[in-house]
Amino acid sequence: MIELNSLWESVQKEFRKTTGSVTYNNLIAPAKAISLENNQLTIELPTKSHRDFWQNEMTAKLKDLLFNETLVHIEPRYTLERELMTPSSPAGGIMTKQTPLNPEYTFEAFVEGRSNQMAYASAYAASEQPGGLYNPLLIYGGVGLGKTHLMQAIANNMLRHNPNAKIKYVTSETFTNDYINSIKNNNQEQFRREYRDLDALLVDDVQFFSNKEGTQLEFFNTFNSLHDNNKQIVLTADRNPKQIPDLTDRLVSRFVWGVPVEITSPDLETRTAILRSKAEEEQINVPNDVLSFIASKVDTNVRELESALLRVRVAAQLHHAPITIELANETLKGMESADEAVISIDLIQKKVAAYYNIRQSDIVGKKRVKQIVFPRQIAMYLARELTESSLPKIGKEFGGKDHTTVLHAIDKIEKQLAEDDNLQDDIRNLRMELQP
Ligand SMILES: Nc1ncnc2c1ncn2[C@@H]1O[C@H](COP(=O)(O)OP(=O)(O)OP(=O)(O)O)[C@@H](O)[C@H]1O
Repeated sequence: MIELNSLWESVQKEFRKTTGSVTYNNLIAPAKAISLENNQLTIELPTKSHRDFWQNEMTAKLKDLLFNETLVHIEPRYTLERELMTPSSPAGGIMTKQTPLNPEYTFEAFVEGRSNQMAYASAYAASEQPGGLYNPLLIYGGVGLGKTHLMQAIANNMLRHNPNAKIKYVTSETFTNDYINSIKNNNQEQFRREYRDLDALLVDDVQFFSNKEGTQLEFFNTFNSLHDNNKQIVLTADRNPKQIPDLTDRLVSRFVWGVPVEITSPDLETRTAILRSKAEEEQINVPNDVLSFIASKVDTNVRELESALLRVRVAAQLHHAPITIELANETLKGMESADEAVISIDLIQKKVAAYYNIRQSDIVGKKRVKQIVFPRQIAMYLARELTESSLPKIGKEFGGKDHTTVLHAIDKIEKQLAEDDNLQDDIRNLRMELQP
């Protein structure tokens, strides 16, 4: 009998060896094998572009690989996540396996710019002198800006200096699940050994500790034990820990003990440099004007930037056409109108902050001065208008505010809109930026 998980693991491993990291991370790794029945392997993919890519570029190679692994002819079938509608698996159950580090996440592969200079320098220093001045190191900022990359670069560099270093990389959700399971299975001793007998502990997305009191206490103790022994702790969060709701003060104070460093969205120059580095890494020849064009089109985050470059590349391959500005324009237009191109609250906050020349952290913060309160209310109003989010969800995304605060903001903007022409212009401009 063929075991699906190990078969898929071998297939992915083989692809990893033979493809560049951008293609692998963005187009191959997201594919999940979900069933193998009657010699038909069903593979779930997140978007239509992924499906096109797999259908056109991967099928022949995949069939060969499957045959080599099993000596049976297996037909792949591709399906989109939405088509399947499978419920996500419940948290808990077995102890989570250690998430492997991505060897491509190195300092060399990270492009420095104004938006990430501090974070880069601190991460590098922490990796050269673990447990030293930069301990704990907390990197915070919006989605897809390179926090995980830098965090894992620390681990990869530490391992380069000391291949026996004991390093654990987990998300805060994995930590939570492991902790809950250790209680259920009565093996807290083992849990503590696994999380404390380390040279470095890396925890991604600590904002998800919000609201989980028991886990916060356990993490507090884990943190102290590691820190007391000068072991390196690296954390990432999507915002300044002071703005994470329902996080105990003592944990917040630990998180900002060392050096909290922020990563912001890269400027045009850095975005172009990132694209150039990705294209070189992938060994694809993309003219400079096309790189600048893509960088000017995608100003949200680096993940989107990578995916835009890939779309252009895949389009060129599918149409056997050279990579030109016209092709990029066509391809990225499709991207904007695709149904997965939804407006996020994060994007609204960024655009509103830029429009009023304030920081996104002010929009989600607590300051009560007029220059900040007003844009914050506008951002809440737009979040309600342009996303499907509920009032409590909007409140949460704005630094954990109550839903009545959101309601009040929306009311206020609606009333003012009825009589204020300038505000009407501002809202129209912002809408155009968000829905070009
Ligand atoms: N400055 C950079 N240079 C090169 N690649 C980068 C840079 N910033 C981000 N990336 C790439 O962008 C992608 C997204 O980065 P990463 O996953 O580290 O973001 P993140 O901030 O952890 O996002 P999230 O909050 O969603 O987890 C990765 O493939 C990463 O390698």
